[in-house]
Amino acid sequence: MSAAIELDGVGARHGVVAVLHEVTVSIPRHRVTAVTGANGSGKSTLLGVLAGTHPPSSGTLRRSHSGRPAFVVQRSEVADALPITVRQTVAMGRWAHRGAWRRLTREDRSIVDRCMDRLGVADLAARRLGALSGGQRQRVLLAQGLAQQADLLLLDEPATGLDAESRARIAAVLAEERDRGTTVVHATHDPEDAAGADHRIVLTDGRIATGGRARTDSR
Ligand SMILES: Nc1ncnc2c1ncn2[C@@H]1O[C@H](COP(=O)(O)OP(=O)(O)OP(=O)(O)O)[C@@H](O)[C@H]1O
Repeated sequence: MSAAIELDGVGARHGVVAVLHEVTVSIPRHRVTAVTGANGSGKSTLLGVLAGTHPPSSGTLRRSHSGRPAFVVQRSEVADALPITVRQTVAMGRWAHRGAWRRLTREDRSIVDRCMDRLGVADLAARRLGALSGGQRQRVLLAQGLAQQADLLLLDEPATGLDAESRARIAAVLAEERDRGTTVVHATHDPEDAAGADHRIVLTDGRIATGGRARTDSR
């Protein structure tokens, strides 16, 4: 199985604090990988490194995917007061293809509609993002990530705090993306979500768990 991204001895810091230490791991292409670990173990930081938004402080990273990854952050990082609708939020996922503020093509609009449908938020299309429940907003952000149609989809706890039906829907959508040839990496606290992934990475205090190199686990 070829790797979408290979990390070798990667470290990362937040300011003076070292958060990831000597992380050596492969992210398999066209698979769903779950990143698990306790609060503060470095899951979000690792996703930022994979996304290219958080530069490593040491080590090397090799990528085989093309284009920019889609990175869906935790909903708490998105301002409540953004004066945009659900449809506009999902449509921003097309900016990578069209540029900001350009008119969307018919194809873009149909991708946006399809992504809203897949996440069950089409009924909310005209609502303000800031007027949604946390769980609804989380699904809208995932729809925006899908609309990017990236080779690599990175998600920071996409199902945390959602009800069982929404969690099942998200797991199904991630599997569909994988089947279309997307490499998916998601951080999760939920053992069931992690068990459903093709491949797991366990972080403990910023290291791959149990102190070994690349102690990961695939089905
Ligand atoms: N902006 C920041 N500035 C300083 N330290 C930070 C910053 N962001 C995270 N950290 C620290 O880095 C460590 C790893 O944080 P990270 O958010 O990557 O963990 P996590 O596993 O995603 O946690 P959680 O499960 O709580 O989301 C923590 O000790 C955290 O306090």
